[in-house]
Amino acid sequence: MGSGIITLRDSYEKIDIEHHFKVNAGPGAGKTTWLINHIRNVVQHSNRLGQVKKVACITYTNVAAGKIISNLGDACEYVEIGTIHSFLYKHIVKPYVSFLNIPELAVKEIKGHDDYGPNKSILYSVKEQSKQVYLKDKDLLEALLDLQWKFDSKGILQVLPRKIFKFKIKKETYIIYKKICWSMGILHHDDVLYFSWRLINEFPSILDILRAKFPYIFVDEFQDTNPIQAEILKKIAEKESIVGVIGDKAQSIYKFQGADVNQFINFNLNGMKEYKIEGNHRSTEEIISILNIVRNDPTFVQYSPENRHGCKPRIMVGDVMATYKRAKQICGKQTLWTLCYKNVTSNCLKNGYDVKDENIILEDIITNDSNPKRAKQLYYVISSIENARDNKIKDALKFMKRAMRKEDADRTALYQLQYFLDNYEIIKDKTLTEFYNTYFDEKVFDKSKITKGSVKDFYDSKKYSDMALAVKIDDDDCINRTIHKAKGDENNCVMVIIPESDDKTNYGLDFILNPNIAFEENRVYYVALSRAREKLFISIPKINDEVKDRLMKVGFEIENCS
Ligand SMILES: Nc1ncnc2c1ncn2[C@@H]1O[C@H](COP(=O)(O)OP(=O)(O)OP(=O)(O)O)[C@@H](O)[C@H]1O
Repeated sequence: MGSGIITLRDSYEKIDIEHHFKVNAGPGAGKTTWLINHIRNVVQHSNRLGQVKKVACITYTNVAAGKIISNLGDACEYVEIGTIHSFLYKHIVKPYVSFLNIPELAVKEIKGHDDYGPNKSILYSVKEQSKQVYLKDKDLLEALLDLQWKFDSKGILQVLPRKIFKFKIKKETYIIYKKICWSMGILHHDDVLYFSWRLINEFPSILDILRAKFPYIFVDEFQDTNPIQAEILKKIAEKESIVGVIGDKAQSIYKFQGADVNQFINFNLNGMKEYKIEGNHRSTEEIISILNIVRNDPTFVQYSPENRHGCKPRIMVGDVMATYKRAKQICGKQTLWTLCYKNVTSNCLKNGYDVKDENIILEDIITNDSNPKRAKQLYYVISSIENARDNKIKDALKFMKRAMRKEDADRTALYQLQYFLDNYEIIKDKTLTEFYNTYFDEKVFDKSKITKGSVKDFYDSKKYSDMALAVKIDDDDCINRTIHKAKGDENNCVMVIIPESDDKTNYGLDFILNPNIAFEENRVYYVALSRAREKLFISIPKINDEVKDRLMKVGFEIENCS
């Protein structure tokens, strides 16, 4: 690495295209803009690109990939853009996974990678094969949904849950579960990293082919990379290919999914140059001043290079719907985004419901129904309907076909989906028992009616609309999103929703009143606040006079909306 960090004047400054690089800058500094300009520069000046030799641009989400594509113009022809998982799956796992000769892996059955949750019959097989029939389904499911591949102290990948649980599960359970999934052709997203790592280590010529195809590999939002991804990139960068990474350590918010900010901080390659960009082109001075407070780093203070000014950020006190209504009124014709921590809250806002039980999860269906087929039918049909309502038709059809257990029945799936959507206003108020027994067509679904017992009690106690709130939408780009899904994006008007807190010293606003960016929760709110260009609102249920005073002193206006 060079001796020091070079400051780039702005996102238009060009750098030598034939060295590895790391760019570090705060929110709105123009990192993604700089990356787009850099790709254009590479496409224009490199003599190493052609029909089959491209720039690989790795983004964190498909939404981010779409935005870069739309900004690249003609340069797109020489660029392949996608998430790290889609890239590794396409170029390493799909073509070569059979080389590994894993007897349990049904290579021909693999149809991509997914975040499949185990059904009841898989849970049963795992318990039986690991000789732990006494395990509670709920506990086992929780552990299996939390699995991640990690390097052990010898550098070997092991699959283990991220969290430590109160209940005990034998270590070998997890690989047993993986092998059961693999035998059905099921690959989880994380398996893509595991197989890629094994393949490039056991068959290094795969790396040569990859380098020949991609002379340049750039990764945006690298602060949320995980150790396996970072190690794979280091291997690729050993020769021929130029690797560049871009990020901001204060915007690392995916630790719960195994991301490790130290991968970015300590990332180093032979001959790598390090750059930074100062300033924030996105937000007004009033918003940037709040961001500087939350970041609380005297060595890192942002400003608006254009000296843009606007209204003061506003704390809106009251219940979520009341604050949302009032903020929308203030924004007039401008669209207001809401950003919140929990998926259920953002779904409540999308549907115009009062924010309720935030701990509801769709997997409750799997653990409460003794009939795994019926549980999956309900799970997938609800997912399908809610994805369709969010205009994610491809995913909606995928889930409907899974519910029907017919992967090639597109027309029937579409017909079913249409039927559910046409009846949505009625369905949404039904209990899950009524929904399943009355609205599932038995000619399409191999159906076993819900009749009695604890299963019926459970389904009777849940309305369709309760469960719909727990559906997670991939690539969510709507106006009511979780903060995690808004990463990298921006909007003129943003309202950040803070859940009720009993702490009367800060009411959940500790990230402003006692700022410490070392805490992940504070970084999540930092990302949320920094999405706003002009108008920033924070919705909070309650507040006292002392906290009000402190907030006004740091630059907020306060409005009571109840
Ligand atoms: N040099 C510039 N002059 C004016 N506007 C710019 C410049 N660079 C970027 N912008 C604008 O500033 C906004 C933020 O840019 P960009 O999304 O590239 O920042 P970023 O550093 O990737 O942000 P974040 O990390 O917060 O997602 C965008 O609206 C972009 O068009």
